[in-house]
Amino acid sequence: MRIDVISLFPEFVAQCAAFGVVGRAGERGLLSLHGWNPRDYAEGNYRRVDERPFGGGPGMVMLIEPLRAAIRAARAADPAPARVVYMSPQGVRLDQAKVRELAAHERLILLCGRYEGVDERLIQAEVDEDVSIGDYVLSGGELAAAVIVDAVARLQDGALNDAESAVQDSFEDGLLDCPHYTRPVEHELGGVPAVLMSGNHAHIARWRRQQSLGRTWQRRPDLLDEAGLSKADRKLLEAYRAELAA
Ligand SMILES: NC(=O)c1ccc(NCc2ccccc2N2CCOCC2)nc1
Repeated sequence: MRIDVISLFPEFVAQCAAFGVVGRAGERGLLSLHGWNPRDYAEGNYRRVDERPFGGGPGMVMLIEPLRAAIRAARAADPAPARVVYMSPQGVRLDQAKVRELAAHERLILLCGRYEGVDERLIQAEVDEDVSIGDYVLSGGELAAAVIVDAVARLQDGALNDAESAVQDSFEDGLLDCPHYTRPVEHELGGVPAVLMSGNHAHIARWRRQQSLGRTWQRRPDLLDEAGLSKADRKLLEAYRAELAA
């Protein structure tokens, strides 16, 4: 998968992709990341990339032409068609389903706005979809782009080893994760649930599932509805709630 990032700070996103699983995906050739700075395509001796907004008001708006030239350069760098995604608070909310959808493209071009955003005509002409990583305001789209790079990199075939993909799957089953413990067994902060020391893998799997169900019910009941619970799941959750009520 190839990702091109259009940003006034392209090294920002490159750095986020230099570590861990994402860095390894890059080394394995599973993901290639390229940055394009609109300032390199800005005309005039001030190389302007922004201008005051028509209609007045605070802040500046990013100009059409430097962005358009940077997007064109990114498109031209590889023959494969690219999906252009604008990182914006007005976008469709990113979730794992959307991550999977984005990860299926051969190429993504991520457009990162700064200032107050981008001239609407550029968005209408070049952007395929707006994506938001959540309902909050950031100083630029770069952090949102880095989130997408990380999430889609993990889904590239070969990016994760067996343990890592098991963890990924546990999050993708639509429930919150169960609690985790490691040594020491006894600690001033407390002990470890006995079932985890029992060596009974069926009991351990059941306890972990019950914890995931219980925590999801407590913290994110909205996720429960679409998690598609089995009858066994419902029984486990009932027992969890009964234990809490006791
Ligand atoms: N939730 C998100 O995915 C998200 C994404 C980007 C982003 N900021 C860049 C930006 C992009 C587009 C429009 C405005 C802006 N902003 C520029 C700075 O001022 C605020 C508005 N913020 C949050």
